[in-house]
Parts: sequence; structure tokens; C-alpha cells
Amino acid sequence: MTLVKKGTFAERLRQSADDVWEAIFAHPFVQGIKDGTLPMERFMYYMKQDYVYLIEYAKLFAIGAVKANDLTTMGWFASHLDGTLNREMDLHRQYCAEIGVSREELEKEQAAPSNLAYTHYMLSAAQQGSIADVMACLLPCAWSYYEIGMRLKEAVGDLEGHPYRAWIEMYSSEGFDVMVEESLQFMNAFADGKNEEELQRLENHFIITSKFEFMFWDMSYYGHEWPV
Ligand SMILES: Cc1ncc(C[n+]2csc(CCO)c2C)c(N)n1
Repeated sequence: MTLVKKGTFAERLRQSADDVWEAIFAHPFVQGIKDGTLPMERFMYYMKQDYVYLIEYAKLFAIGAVKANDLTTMGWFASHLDGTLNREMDLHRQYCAEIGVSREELEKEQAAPSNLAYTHYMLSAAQQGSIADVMACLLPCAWSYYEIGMRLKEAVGDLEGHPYRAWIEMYSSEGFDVMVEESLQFMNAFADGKNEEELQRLENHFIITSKFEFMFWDMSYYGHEWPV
């Protein structure tokens, strides 16, 4: 299940945020997806917020492509920019179409405070930093979803008739593990040769974006909106 190799920088990152990740796995929103008990109305709120999140998140792949030092890396970021916009977001468009929420309505969704803070933190760190900063911010998003997807699929077993089947299948699908594994390899390569101060900055990005992942689940479950 774990893709991380011992002694790598990625392992250091994973360990440094382990308590945050455990809180994510135990969160009632994630547990509710697993049991199928999460109210569909909360799930749809999450999907709409996630849709506008992904538009901003996808820009990190674009920044990564600009900051890449070779064509293989540039191509990897470009292909995931395409994948996010045209495949992952299709899942959201499909769920929304099923309950009568149009594409236009999805695009008009206003980001809630935690959502806006999360994407702005990543975009600022990515723009100011190197490709290593871009990857440290991107990683918790893809990697934590991979671990959630694997845990949920294992716990649920047969997904037939499960209300969140498409969601669980997307994040536990083959191909997604490849994406995460490649991200870890890039992270280790980008961290190579960096001094301790730089590594700590990357670790800090990883911990903060992991905490934002928790906040995204929390916001989706409790509906933390703008106070006025
Ligand atoms: C808040 C939030 N965090 C993580 C993901 C998952 N995710 C976003 S982009 C990507 C990689 C490939 O497109 C993955 C796995 C999400 N949807 N929403």
C-alpha cells in the first residue's frame, strides 16, 4: 500500500505529517464516504468546492511546467494539467449533471475561506519558489487521496451499489498509484543536494498543505462559510 521508499526525503515528509494524515483518515467526512452515510447534500457541497479548487490546483502543474529544467519533467507536469482539467474534473461534472447542477453553475461557485486560503498558499509558494516548492505543495493532495482511496476500497470491498462508488474508484484506480509514485520520485530528485534550511522549507510546505487538506474535509462536513 505504501509507495514510499525507506530513507528518502519523501519518507521524511510522510512521517512529519503523519498525525495530520491520521486525523484526515479518521475525519467524519472521509468515514462517511466509506460507510455511505455521508449526506449527499454535504458531498455535493464538497464536489462544487472541489471543482473550483481544482481549477487553481491545476495552475500548479502549469507553474511546474514553466519551472521544469528538462522536457521529461515539463511533459509530466503538462500531462497532469490536462489530466486534472479533463479527467478528474469530469468526475465532478458527471456527479453534478446527475443531480441537475450545470457546468456553468459549477464554475460560478465561490471558494469558501479554507479553500481560498489553501489554493492561494500553494500558488504563492509555487510562484516564489523552485520546482521543489511546487512539488512539496502538490504532494499531500495527490498522495493523501491515494491513501484514502486505498483504505476505503479495502474497507468497503464490493463497491456494487455504493453511493460513492465512482469517487472511491477514481482514487483507488490503477494509474493513480503511478502518478503518486512518479511524484515521489520527482520530489526526491528535486530535494537532492538541497541544504537543511531548504529541506525544512519544503517540509513546512508539505505539513501546511496537509493541514489544509484536513481543513478542506472539515469545511465540507461542517460548511464553514464566510461569516458575512
Ligand atoms: C481538496 C482536494 N485535495 C486533493 C484532491 C485530489 N487531487 C486533486 S488533483 C490530483 C492529481 C491528479 O489530477 C488529485 C489526486 C482533490 N480533488 N481535492
